[in-house]
Amino acid sequence: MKLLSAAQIRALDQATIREQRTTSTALMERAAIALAGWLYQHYTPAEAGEILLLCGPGNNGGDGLALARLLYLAGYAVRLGLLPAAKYSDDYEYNHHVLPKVIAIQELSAEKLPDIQPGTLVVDALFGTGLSRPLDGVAAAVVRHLNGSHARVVAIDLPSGLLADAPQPDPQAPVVRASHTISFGLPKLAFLLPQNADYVGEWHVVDIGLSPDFIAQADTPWHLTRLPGTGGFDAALAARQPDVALPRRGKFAYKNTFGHALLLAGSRGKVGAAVLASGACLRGGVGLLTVAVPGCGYDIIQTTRPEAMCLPDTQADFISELPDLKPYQAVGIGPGLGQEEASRAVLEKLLREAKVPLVIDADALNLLGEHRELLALLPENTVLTPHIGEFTRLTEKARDDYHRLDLLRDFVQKHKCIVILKGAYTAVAAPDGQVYFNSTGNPGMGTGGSGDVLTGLVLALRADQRLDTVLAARLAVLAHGHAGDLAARETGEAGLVASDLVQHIGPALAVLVQ
Ligand SMILES: NC(=O)C1=CN([C@@H]2O[C@H](COP(=O)(O)OP(=O)(O)OC[C@H]3O[C@@H](n4cnc5c(N)ncnc54)[C@H](O)[C@@H]3O)[C@@H](O)[C@H]2O)[C@@H](O)CC1
Ligand SMILES: [K+]
Repeated sequence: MKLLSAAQIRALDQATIREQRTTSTALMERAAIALAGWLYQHYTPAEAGEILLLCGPGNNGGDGLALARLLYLAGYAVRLGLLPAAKYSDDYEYNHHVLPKVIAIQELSAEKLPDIQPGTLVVDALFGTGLSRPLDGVAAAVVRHLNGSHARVVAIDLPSGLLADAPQPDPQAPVVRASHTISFGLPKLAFLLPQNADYVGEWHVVDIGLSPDFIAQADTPWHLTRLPGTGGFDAALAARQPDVALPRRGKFAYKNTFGHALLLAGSRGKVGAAVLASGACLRGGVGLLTVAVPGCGYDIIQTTRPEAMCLPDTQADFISELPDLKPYQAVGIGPGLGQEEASRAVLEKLLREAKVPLVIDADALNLLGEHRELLALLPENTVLTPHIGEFTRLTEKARDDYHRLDLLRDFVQKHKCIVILKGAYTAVAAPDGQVYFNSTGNPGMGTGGSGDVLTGLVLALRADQRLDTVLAARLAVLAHGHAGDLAARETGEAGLVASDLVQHIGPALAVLVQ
């Protein structure tokens, strides 16, 4: 699914109005009905108590006014706090006009801020995608007051003060800290970035029938990859047209179709990384797997992974030799590798000699970071799987999350590679600069070995002769997160360990088969 900029969202609203021969007032009513539906589901009138709706002068405020009317008619107690302005939008004016007269209205001012007791349910309808400058004056005073109040805050479309698709121009200006943000039609890029997590809270998308044709044609580098059938608002559509799918295995497919992968992993004390990555590769459906480990890892791999072949290095403690690459359709390197000079030389030789897809992770990334001249040797379509720290070592320290996305897109375009930047919404960046955020996974996956599992899974799907690189990377990331979600149902988040991920890869991939 695509993520659009604020300008594109405005154009989307206009296109929807044109195509559907409707009016902006009617579209606002749809938005208010969808919001009210969400609120009815989440709070009974008793649980909600008296709801305070804070409304700005534009259409976000108009949504708030329309919502106040619907909530009132449905039996909720509501009151309004309205920001004074020189000019109000037409649909704001209309919805102000049709408000039931019994709803209490307070005009907001810096001297007369609304009463907000701890626990009050507040709807933030101050500003949405039309925000054009940082909050100041009365709006800033109201938001500071709200943030200090311990209220339960539901933000309409965007937490007020936050931009949909760009960093805050003034970091000192306040932004509403919402518990929930309810976005229309599509999520926003801002929701996926760690720096905005405290403002956005949990985000939800409600369907208001925005033009599917406009969305299909919109040009954007930002995408979100969902599991088939999930995503809430267009679950039925997502089930019929999944964001990604793993092709069914043909009846006459045999192990060559799924490829023979080589994994170079492990060093003394870190052979577990090789065990985890090879387990994930096998569960990821690879045809054949050979694991190259230091001598000390031979018995371990042979015992824990009887399905894999094992090539022990002549060195006991680290990898010092590159096996003959001819038999393999994909090669992975890095988990638990260590950073010995001999292992660096193996990495360099691999980069020079490989004619098949590569997957580079962990210590191999750190070696690349320390010897950046090696980046020039990266074969096209190599997959790198850094977390933020490793990515910083490959590039530079980012000013903020948006700058990091710029660095990410520059990096993949320059090196013609795929980067899987690991985090809460892991981003898969393709050589053409497209970025696919992932929607699965949970904080329990922040545990040692989780990355090794991802590497093994990416390697398996890269060896699969039916998949292109970007699809393989997106599928691997989606299935890895889903495996984590399935595992956490049994173990809880804290109890989740990387081996649990391996155990759940099979069922997680099965969901993606079409
Ligand atoms: N256009 C449509 O058809 C729809 C719009 N919707 C709502 O409309 C919102 C966008 O509405 P608008 O484009 O009117 O924009 P907003 O309501 O987000 O805000 C724009 C208004 O605020 C003023 N403003 C901007 N920044 C300010 C600041 N820092 N301090 C004080 N005033 C400031 C602008 O001059 C303008 O009057 C969406 O977020 C969504 O909530 C929904 O009703 C769905 C349909
Ligand atoms: K808002």
